[in-house]
Amino acid sequence: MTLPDARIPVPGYSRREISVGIVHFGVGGFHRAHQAMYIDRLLEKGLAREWGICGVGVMPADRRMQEALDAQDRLYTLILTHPDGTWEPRIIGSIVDYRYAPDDPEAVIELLAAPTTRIISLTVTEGGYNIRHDTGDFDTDNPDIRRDLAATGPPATVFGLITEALARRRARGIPSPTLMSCDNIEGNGTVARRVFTAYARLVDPDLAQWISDNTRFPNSMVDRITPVTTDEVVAGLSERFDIQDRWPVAAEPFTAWVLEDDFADGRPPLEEAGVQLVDDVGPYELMKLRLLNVGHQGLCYFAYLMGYRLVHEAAQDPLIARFLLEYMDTEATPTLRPVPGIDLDEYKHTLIERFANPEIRDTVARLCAESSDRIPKWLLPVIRENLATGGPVRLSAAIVASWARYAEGVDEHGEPIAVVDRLADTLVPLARTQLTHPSAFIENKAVFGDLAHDVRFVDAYTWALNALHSDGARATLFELPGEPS
Ligand SMILES: NC(=O)c1ccc[n+]([C@@H]2O[C@H](COP(=O)([O-])OP(=O)(O)OC[C@H]3O[C@@H](n4cnc5c(N)ncnc54)[C@H](O)[C@@H]3O)[C@@H](O)[C@H]2O)c1
Ligand SMILES: O=P(O)(O)OC[C@@H](O)[C@@H](O)[C@H](O)[C@H](O)CO
Repeated sequence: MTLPDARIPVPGYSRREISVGIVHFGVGGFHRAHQAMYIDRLLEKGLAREWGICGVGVMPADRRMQEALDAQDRLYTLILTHPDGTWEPRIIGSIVDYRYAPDDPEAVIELLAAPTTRIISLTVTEGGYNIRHDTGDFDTDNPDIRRDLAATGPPATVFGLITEALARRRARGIPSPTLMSCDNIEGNGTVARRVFTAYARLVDPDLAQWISDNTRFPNSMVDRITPVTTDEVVAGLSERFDIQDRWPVAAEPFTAWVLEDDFADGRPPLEEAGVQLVDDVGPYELMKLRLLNVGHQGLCYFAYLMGYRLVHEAAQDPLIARFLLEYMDTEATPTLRPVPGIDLDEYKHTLIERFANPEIRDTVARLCAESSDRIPKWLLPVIRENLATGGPVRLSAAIVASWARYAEGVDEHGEPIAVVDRLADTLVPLARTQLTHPSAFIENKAVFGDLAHDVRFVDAYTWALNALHSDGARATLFELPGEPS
């Protein structure tokens, strides 16, 4: 990385004096735009010097992150991209170390077991929690998990690595750290507690009990739209600011982190960096997941089928914006709880503005990826709640139908769609049978449970799917809001 010119803020603190207190799994775009930025803010204020971050990668793709960060002393540029075209870069210094776990799993376990590591945090995506959608249980059929449980070699998954470290801490009388999930999952801390204790139970029930008694798993709501870094961002940074950065990250200016104040062995003074520490994150999480994240899913399949490839262009389409606001008002909002300090109407309109920010250049493809991890965790709970209370499901069912239509893998012009989903081999063939068997997709119990047995849902879903097939995405959106025709 070349040193930036004097206009660019760089760490004003001495990074050599920062020790690792947080070990983070899943150093991707979001972690670098969010948690690492908050810690950097604290360090800049002269605080949290024992809370530096060591990133850990366990997936093959993380090798590239290790190489990029190692080549530039783990510094990188965070660029906030404002709607007026202004880019606001800052060099972030809070990641002081990075380990690619397959290179030396033992060293990673010892780092996790060290008394100085007091928080282990995660942004390992929704799929990283290894949950079966049909039962909600920890998925012991996953071959990686089976391999770690068989213990024929060193652990390779987050579950194997962290559990072994917790076992060593217990044996050595070292307090448990906090396991802090920052993924977009409802009750992310509660879910993390469930899956990590489920894994530990399979290894050693006494250890599972120790984890259950000692480890804290705070829930959180995390928010900052962070697209995948493109070559244009790398080149733009070089042209505008003369910074050569192998892997910068660009994100929207908006950021939020609401965090349950429940830590096992201390925490950085995050409130000094703008984090909202609360007793109950639930209302904030529901608001964000059911409005923003479902909003993204409500946008992406229709948008793709209509020919949009960039999120801001789709969000500027009045038909799409109307559909999203209508879904938020009539189907999502009734399932929310009062959110202290938030004006929900304003929040919803701000969301449309955030989606429409032309400088984010988020891709529709990013939002369409791994739908089978997202729809069951974010949208299906809204549908089930509305079915149980007699609430409307027409627009939610249309979002599911738009996913099913997208999963056919062919767009409205007959062009192929690359469906990126770990269940693609199951879902694409199923979707392709739905012209003759309209409920084929939602009969997949592993994803939808018994939803295909609910007549009200199936009617709404079938209407939308038929409309998508016969009239196309734009005409379906035109027809949708309001009462069924
Ligand atoms: N990008 C955003 O706008 C955003 C905003 C809020 C929250 N988040 C949360 O952060 C997560 C990551 O988003 P991102 O944009 O950083 O994605 P990314 O693809 O840039 O990074 C994901 C990281 O998770 C790792 N990972 C994936 N599956 C894993 C597994 N099974 N075990 C261990 N590591 C695994 C990847 O190797 C990578 O390091 C999201 O899934 C979401 O839950 C993202
Ligand atoms: O990253 P995911 O898979 O959880 O979800 C895709 C997007 O909805 C998400 O990344 C949002 O951009 C983010 O949650 C905004 O805070």
